[in-house]
Amino acid sequence: MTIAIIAHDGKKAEMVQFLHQHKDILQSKKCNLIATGTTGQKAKEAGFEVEALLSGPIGGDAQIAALVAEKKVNLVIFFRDPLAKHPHEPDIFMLMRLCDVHNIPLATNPASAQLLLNGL
Ligand SMILES: O=C(CO)COP(=O)(O)O
Repeated sequence: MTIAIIAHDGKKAEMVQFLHQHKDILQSKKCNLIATGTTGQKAKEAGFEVEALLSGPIGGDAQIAALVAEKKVNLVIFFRDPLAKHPHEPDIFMLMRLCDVHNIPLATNPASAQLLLNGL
């Protein structure tokens, strides 16, 4: 089970907190984590094993979108910051669109991510 984790800057602390809160389920389901660059770095600093790709604004979302299209990702947890502007918005929409194209579960806030993890 490969889970992609992505968080905008205003949501990175929430992502780390979410990972801590769900450590047991992530371990018991043998989840591999992949992430955009800075999100992955923060998760690593918090003690999680994560494969960090490029940072979002320079192509990280696009890399994860490509993995979604290749069915190499089973679940995407993307804590978006709806109150901030993002120069790479086209990449963000591409990622979300490809989740829908390929029927890959996508959670964009902690409440929905929790429901998805509980359903694993
Ligand atoms: O920009 C992002 C998602 O759109 C996240 O990228 P970083 O994890 O590199 O900050």
